[in-house]
Amino acid sequence: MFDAQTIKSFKSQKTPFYYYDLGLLRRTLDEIKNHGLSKGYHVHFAIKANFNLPILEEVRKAGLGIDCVSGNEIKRAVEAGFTGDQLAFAGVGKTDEEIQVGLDHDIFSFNCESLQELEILNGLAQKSGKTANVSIRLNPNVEAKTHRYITTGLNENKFGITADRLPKLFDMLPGLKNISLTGIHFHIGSQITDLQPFTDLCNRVNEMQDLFEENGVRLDHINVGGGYGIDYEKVDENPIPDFKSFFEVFDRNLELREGQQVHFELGRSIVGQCGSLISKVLYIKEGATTNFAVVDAGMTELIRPALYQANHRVDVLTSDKPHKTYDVVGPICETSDTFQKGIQLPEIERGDLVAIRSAGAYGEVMSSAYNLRDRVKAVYSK
Ligand SMILES: Cc1ncc(COP(=O)(O)O)c(C=O)c1O
Ligand SMILES: N[C@@H](CCCC[NH3+])C(=O)O
Repeated sequence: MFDAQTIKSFKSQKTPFYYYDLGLLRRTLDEIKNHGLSKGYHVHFAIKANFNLPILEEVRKAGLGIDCVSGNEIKRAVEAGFTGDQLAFAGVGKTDEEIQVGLDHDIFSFNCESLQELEILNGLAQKSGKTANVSIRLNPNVEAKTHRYITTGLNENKFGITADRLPKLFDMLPGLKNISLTGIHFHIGSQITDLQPFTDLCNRVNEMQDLFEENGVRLDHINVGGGYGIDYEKVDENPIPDFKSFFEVFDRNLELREGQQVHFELGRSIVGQCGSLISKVLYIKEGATTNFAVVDAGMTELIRPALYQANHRVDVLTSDKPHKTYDVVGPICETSDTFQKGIQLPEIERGDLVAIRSAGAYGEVMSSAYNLRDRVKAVYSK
């Protein structure tokens, strides 16, 4: 939780706002350095999880690269001081203009998601007089055991190419003169807390690697994506994911070739726990079946509960009275604008502050102007 000084500083800020604990972010990055980078693994931060410059500055200083999913994300990464050789670019719907941004910055890898995209990229690279480095994203049909909206590696999902397309890929490759196929890419989903799906993924990677070699393609790198989850229930007890166990799955299970690089694209596990959405209680309303605490943040600032039934802890920062039961809801005209239902909290009144925790990833970046709301602000610790 937050110390008294920090809570005091919150009182002078206009709510709602995102608060980022950069100290926790640095400690999280240190764990990645100790257990991942130190083994020679390459880790990219999935900028889609949080694109704020002070966050990117810490990520850059720690020696990570960036995984992008739009031309604007590439531009933001460059603005934050990253160079093209540190950038990968995934996404099923890259526009020609976005591909051109990647080509202009000579990015490390286009993570291509379809055979048609390969042809388009080849044509654009030819026009620019360049050879594009490509990792082909493969859909491994691995069950990630997470919410179905954030599962990406099943054949029914739109991401990557399925194994039955590979003969066509191998036929096409010799004709794609402006493409260098340097790697294979996977990403099976997000908020994965059970390590078994990552073991299953490694087994698929090994099979795919054999298949590519049988077809004369030697791979310089394997990109296993991101997806490692965080503890939304116990953020204070468990602020940093167990990266040691995570990376060990890959140490144990990947069958690497001499000199081959392994790349990761982690988003939530890096930045999730360091962010909280701080909000003020506007009204306490006694309903027929419950008490509603209406706060000034809503699904416009944090959409995850409405979108995925996600559980974000709500902590009261300015009351230690005996507990009462509340539904904590936002001001937006949608029933799904609810952060928590039927939770026990210290009795609160108008003006009290609450922190909606574990909101550093896919929080501020997914905010919207629905109901013509003001854009939410960010505040950073030292
Ligand atoms: C291609 C790709 N890589 C990496 C990530 C980052 O995922 P996570 O934040 O779960 O680590 C995502 C998002 O799920 C993604 O789509
Ligand atoms: N936006 C999602 C995760 C999807 C990540 C991108 N593939 C979340 O809030 O959990």
